[in-house]
Amino acid sequence: MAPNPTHTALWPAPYASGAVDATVHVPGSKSVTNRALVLAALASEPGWLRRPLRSRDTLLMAGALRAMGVEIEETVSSSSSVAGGPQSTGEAWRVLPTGLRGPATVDVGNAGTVMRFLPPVATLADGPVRFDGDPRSYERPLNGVIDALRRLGARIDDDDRGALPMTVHGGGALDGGTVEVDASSSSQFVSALLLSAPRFNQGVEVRHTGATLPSLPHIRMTVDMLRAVGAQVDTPESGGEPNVWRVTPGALLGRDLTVEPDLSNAQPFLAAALVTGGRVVVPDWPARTTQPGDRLREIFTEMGGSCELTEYGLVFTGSGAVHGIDVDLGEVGELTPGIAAVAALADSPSTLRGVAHLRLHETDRLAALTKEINELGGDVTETADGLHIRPRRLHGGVFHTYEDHRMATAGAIIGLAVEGVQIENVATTAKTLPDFPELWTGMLGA
Ligand SMILES: O=C(O)C1=C[C@@H](OP(=O)(O)O)[C@@H](O)[C@H](O)C1
Ligand SMILES: C=C(OP(=O)(O)O)C(=O)O
Repeated sequence: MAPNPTHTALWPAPYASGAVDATVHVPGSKSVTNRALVLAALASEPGWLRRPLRSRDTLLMAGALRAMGVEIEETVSSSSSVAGGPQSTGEAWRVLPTGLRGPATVDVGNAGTVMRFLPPVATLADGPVRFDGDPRSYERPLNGVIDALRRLGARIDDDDRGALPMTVHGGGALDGGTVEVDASSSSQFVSALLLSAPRFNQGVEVRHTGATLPSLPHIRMTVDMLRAVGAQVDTPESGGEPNVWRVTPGALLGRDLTVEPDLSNAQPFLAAALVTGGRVVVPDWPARTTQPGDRLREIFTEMGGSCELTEYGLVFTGSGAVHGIDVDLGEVGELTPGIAAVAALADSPSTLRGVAHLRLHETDRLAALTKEINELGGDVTETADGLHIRPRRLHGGVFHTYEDHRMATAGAIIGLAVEGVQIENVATTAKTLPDFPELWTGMLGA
C-alpha cells in the first residue's frame, strides 16, 4: 500500500467551551449496509438499499461484489426531505444479482465484514477469487471461516496460514451441511456462514464450540436480515440448541430496505452531550433494532445522562456529571473505545469487561486505549479481558489512532474536555464515517 501522507497529519480536536446543543444526522449503519449488499447479491431478483452508508468499508464491499459480476447502480435523488446527512441524502443503490463470476480480485481493506462475509460468497463463483487487504487484515482472525468452508466442501488456497491473502476456488456451488466453528475471536465467523447458507446445496448448521461468543446482537442482525429476505433460520432464541444456528436452502427475495443510522457512529455525538452537559438529538433512531449501539441509551444513562426516544429520534441530555461504570461489553465490543474515552473524564473509576477479542480488531484496542489515554496523563491498565480506568486530570498532546476509526472518535471525545488534544490521522474515520470532522465541527457550531 502506498504511504498516505494524511496519516501523519494532526487534527486539533475542537475543545468545547460550553454545553453542546445540536441535531446530528448520522449516516447509515456499516453492519446493515454490508449485510444488505451481500444478501441482495445472493438474491434471485433485484433489490434496493436506501440511505446506504458510503464509506471505505461499504465501498470495498460493493467493489468486491462488482468484481464478482454483481451490478450495483448508484442513484442520488435531490429530495431534501430525506434525512441522513449530506453523504447519504436521497442516495439509493439498486443491486442486480447475476451469476457470480471468477476470476476476480477482492480488496478487503481492513473491513472485518468484507474479509469474513465474502469468502463464503466466493465459493459460489464460477472461478478463483483472490482476497487481499491492508497489512492489518493479515493479522485479523479468519481461520474459523476458512476451516469451516473447507469442511463444507470449498477449495481454498491460503498457504496453510489460516489468514489473508488467500484464493477461494469457487466451484459455482457449495455442498454445505453441519460445521463446528470456534467464533470466540469474532462473531463475524458465524454471520459469514449464515449469510450465504441459503445458497448452499444443503444450507448450513453452524455449531459454535468456543467458551465465549462476542457481539451477539450482530448475529441477531444477521438472522433478522436473512429472515427479512425470506430465509428460514433456526436459532437458540427460537427454541433451538444453545450456540447452534440452522439455515435452510432456498431462494432469497430482492428487498427495498432503508438503512438505519449507524448507532455505534452516533456514540461520539451522544458522548459530546454527556461530557459537556449538553443535548444532542439523533433523528431516525430506530424504535426496534439489533444494532449494538442501542445499548448506549442504557450505558450513557448509567454514566450520567438521560434520554428520550421520540418519533423523531433520540434526544440525549447530559447532566453535567459523568460517572464511571462497571460493565461487560462483550455483546457490544465496538462501543468500547468511546466508553473508555468518557470513562477517562468521569468522577469515579470504571471497569470495562468481556472484550479480550478487541485485541484483534482494527488495532489492539485495549493496548491502544491504554497507551493513548495514559500519554495524556490518564491512569488506565489492561486486564485479561478489558480495562480499568481511573480518571485523572488530563492534558493536551497527540492522540495516535493506529488506523482505527474508533480510536479517532475516542480521541475527539477527550478533546472536547481537554484543551490541546491533537488527533493523528483523523481521516481514518473514513472506514465507517467519512464526514466525521465536518459533523463534529458542525455539532459544535464551528
Ligand atoms: O458483524 C458485524 O457487522 C460486526 C461484528 C462485530 O465484530 P466482532 O464480533 O469481531 O467483534 C463488531 O465488532 C464489528 O464492528 C461489526
Ligand atoms: C470492529 C470493527 O470493524 P470490523 O467490521 O472491521 O470488524 C468496528 O467497526 O469497530
